[in-house]
Amino acid sequence: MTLTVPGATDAAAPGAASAAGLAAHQVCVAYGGQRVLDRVDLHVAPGETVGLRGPSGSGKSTLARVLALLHAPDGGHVTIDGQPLGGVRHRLPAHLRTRVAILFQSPRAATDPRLSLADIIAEPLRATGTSREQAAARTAELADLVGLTADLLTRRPHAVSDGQLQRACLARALVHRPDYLLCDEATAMLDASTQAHVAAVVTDYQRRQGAGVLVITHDPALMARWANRVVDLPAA
Ligand SMILES: Nc1ncnc2c1ncn2[C@@H]1O[C@H](COP(=O)(O)OP(=O)(O)OP(=O)(O)O)[C@@H](O)[C@H]1O
Repeated sequence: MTLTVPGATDAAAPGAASAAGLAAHQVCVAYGGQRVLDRVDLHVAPGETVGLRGPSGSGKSTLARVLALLHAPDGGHVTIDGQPLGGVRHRLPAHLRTRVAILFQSPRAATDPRLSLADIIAEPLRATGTSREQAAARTAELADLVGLTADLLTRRPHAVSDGQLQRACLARALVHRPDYLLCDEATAMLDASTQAHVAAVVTDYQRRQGAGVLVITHDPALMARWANRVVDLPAA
């Protein structure tokens, strides 16, 4: 079912503050005095796929970064299962920040060119103190899931295609088994077959894990196929 919600408020956001899900409450963000998000509510329940759309510059990526706990809002807050999260990135405890992962449009902008694909996938595990053996096992498992061969895992970003690098980014996003996965135009740069494969891996993961997914895309066909409901952000 697709529900179009005019304005900046997610009409499906449950009233109960303790409701299960990842939620933005009255989120405001400004860059240099220019307001991009103005009291935005958005709720992603476990297992559902919410589409987020809006004109270019309306703040979709900004909202995704706030929900991914990468950008502190100037007003409002984010909750997971009703728990307000104070702080972003490494100021949050690992058990909270690893519950949300994000996949960006450009894998090249999101990866360190000096690392092999195997090290890119294992990066978040090193940050949480996982042993080298466990990290290697998890990397191999995820490489298999996203369709990366052992040969590709030894290469660095300059020696693989955008599609292969995005598969590594997807594996990295899933490495901590997040409860919420945010896909910000994550398949826009990919050819049709890689796009379909990435979407299938995400959908299969979602089904097994009961994860909530937020999809940002300008592609109406992909939105209709993927999202259970759609929230519209108005122009900033
Ligand atoms: N770090 C930043 N510093 C200053 N302005 C920024 C920054 N990030 C985004 N903006 C501005 O904020 C506005 C919203 O950007 P954002 O990328 O969130 O929009 P969007 O809806 O995702 O756009 P698109 O659909 O084109 O990707 C834009 O005007 C953008 O130029």
